[in-house]
Amino acid sequence: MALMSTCVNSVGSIISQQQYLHTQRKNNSWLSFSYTKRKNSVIAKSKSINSEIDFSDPHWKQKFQEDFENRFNLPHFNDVFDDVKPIPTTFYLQKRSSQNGYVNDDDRALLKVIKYSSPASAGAECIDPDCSWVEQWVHRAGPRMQIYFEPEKVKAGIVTCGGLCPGLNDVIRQIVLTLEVYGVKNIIGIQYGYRGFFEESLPEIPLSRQVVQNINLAGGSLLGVSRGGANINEIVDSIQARSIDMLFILGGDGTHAGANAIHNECRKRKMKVSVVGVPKTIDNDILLMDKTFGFDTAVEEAQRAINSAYIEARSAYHGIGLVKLMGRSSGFIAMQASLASGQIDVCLIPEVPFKLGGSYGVLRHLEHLIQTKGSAVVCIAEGAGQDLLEKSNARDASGNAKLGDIGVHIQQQIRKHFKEIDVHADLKYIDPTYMIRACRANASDAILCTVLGQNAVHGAFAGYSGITVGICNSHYVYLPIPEVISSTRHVNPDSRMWHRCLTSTGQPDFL
Ligand SMILES: Nc1ncnc2c1ncn2[C@@H]1O[C@H](COP(=O)(O)OP(=O)(O)O)[C@@H](O)[C@H]1O
Ligand SMILES: O=P(O)(O)OC[C@H]1O[C@](O)(COP(=O)(O)O)[C@@H](O)[C@@H]1O
Ligand SMILES: [Mg+2]
Repeated sequence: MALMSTCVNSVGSIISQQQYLHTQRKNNSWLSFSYTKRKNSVIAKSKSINSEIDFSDPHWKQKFQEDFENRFNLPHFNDVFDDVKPIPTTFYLQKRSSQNGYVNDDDRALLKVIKYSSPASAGAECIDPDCSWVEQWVHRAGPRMQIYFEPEKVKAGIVTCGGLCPGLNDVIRQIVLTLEVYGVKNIIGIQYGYRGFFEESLPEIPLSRQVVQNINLAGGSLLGVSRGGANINEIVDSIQARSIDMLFILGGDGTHAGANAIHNECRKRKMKVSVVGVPKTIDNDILLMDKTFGFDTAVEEAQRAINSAYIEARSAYHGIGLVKLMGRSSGFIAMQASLASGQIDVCLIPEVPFKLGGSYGVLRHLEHLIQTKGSAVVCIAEGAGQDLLEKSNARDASGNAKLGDIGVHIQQQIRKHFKEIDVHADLKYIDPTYMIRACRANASDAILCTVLGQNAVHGAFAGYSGITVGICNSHYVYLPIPEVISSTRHVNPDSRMWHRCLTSTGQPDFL
């Protein structure tokens, strides 16, 4: 179905689609919907409302506005404080005299537009059987001409939470450098994640350009990381006692849930604190983002392990290489590393169930590979095949499920199987787990970290709080935290990327 040439607006008049979209964009509304043309009128259908929308119906309009209009709105000081007045920015661009280079609060980046050729290709994207088009708009990140803090009075804090991730130091460094360019002099680091807020043995670390100058040359986090210990009231008490005005929180989904709770508590206490998250996770399991920083580096490092497994397998008589990679509930690292290396015969991820035994199981396929190719390489994500292991309710300090070791299990099963069928197999098991995240960021991640770190500071100065920064559809954007943590991002087994991976490995369906 072709795109509509006309639309019916809320008062029922026919307008051109261009006019219509222009108005909606200006009003920051209509963020995600599909059009369909029926009986000479245009009807929009919203995925989350799950009902048809007639633009001339005021009741519907209100519902739609509630659901969509505010969806990607960013919490701002102006929403709650009457006495906040912006001042001209102290962040100067090369072209001082023009507005060029600064971002307006009304600027939006296109998160996604897909024009589907048929309802079938739209799949889960649209609920409308005639759906052809989905679009979403989000706030552009970057420096504003007006700022909401006087830099010389600002105290800024940085904290890194969760597990390690390549690039943490790059982000810390960029936050500090950018704050200093604005004119901020009081910058501190909170040690070892959220627990640094209330453990007396962990003093805050003063940060400056001099302190952070070379920290990007090493992996890890200058400030240290930790799991658990997120008592929101105690953290906000500590923020208040330390007189922190801006808090930059680097971490994954758990950390962002904490950041959002801190933001809400600050709002409740009428504290003018800007809380800005920077999503960190090698698992790449944060919604909406093209990727999170550290993921590329982790994939690159994972490839080294795969390459070693491949060489071992190829050099041995009936060699089998087995590599276990991180990925608690999302198989992005395993999928991308398999795609990148081109050396994987079997890629197993948490999102796609599989059987080990039986005619269609992994073990039978390995037998076939040994017979036909002489060797095989398997890449498995740590969260894959958990249903094959003994059930456990164990949790880590943050409440994340502690997984059974599928790598060791599959290693034992392969050995057992080849012994049982009396075929020689030389299995080499590589578990590079912590090696892929303790390293320094590669070039592409270092650039991503630079932009994200700088944008985090611009977002705080712009008066936003409860937001996070990201790269979406190749644009740098700000998103409200609840939108990115509403669920975990997973590999879609029906996606083109997973199918590409299957094409590359040549593996069958193991069920
Ligand atoms: N739902 C939540 N609300 C508040 N804090 C949370 C929540 N989930 C996790 N946290 C805290 O966030 C920090 C990091 O969480 P964790 O799950 O370990 O890592 P990540 O942020 O990488 O997902 C921990 O200190 C943890 O206690
Ligand atoms: O041993 P740790 O520190 O708990 O980390 C293990 C976990 O860290 C990760 O690499 C990333 O998890 P986070 O994003 O929660 O830091 C997971 O894939 C893995 O399960
Ligand atoms: Mg997490």
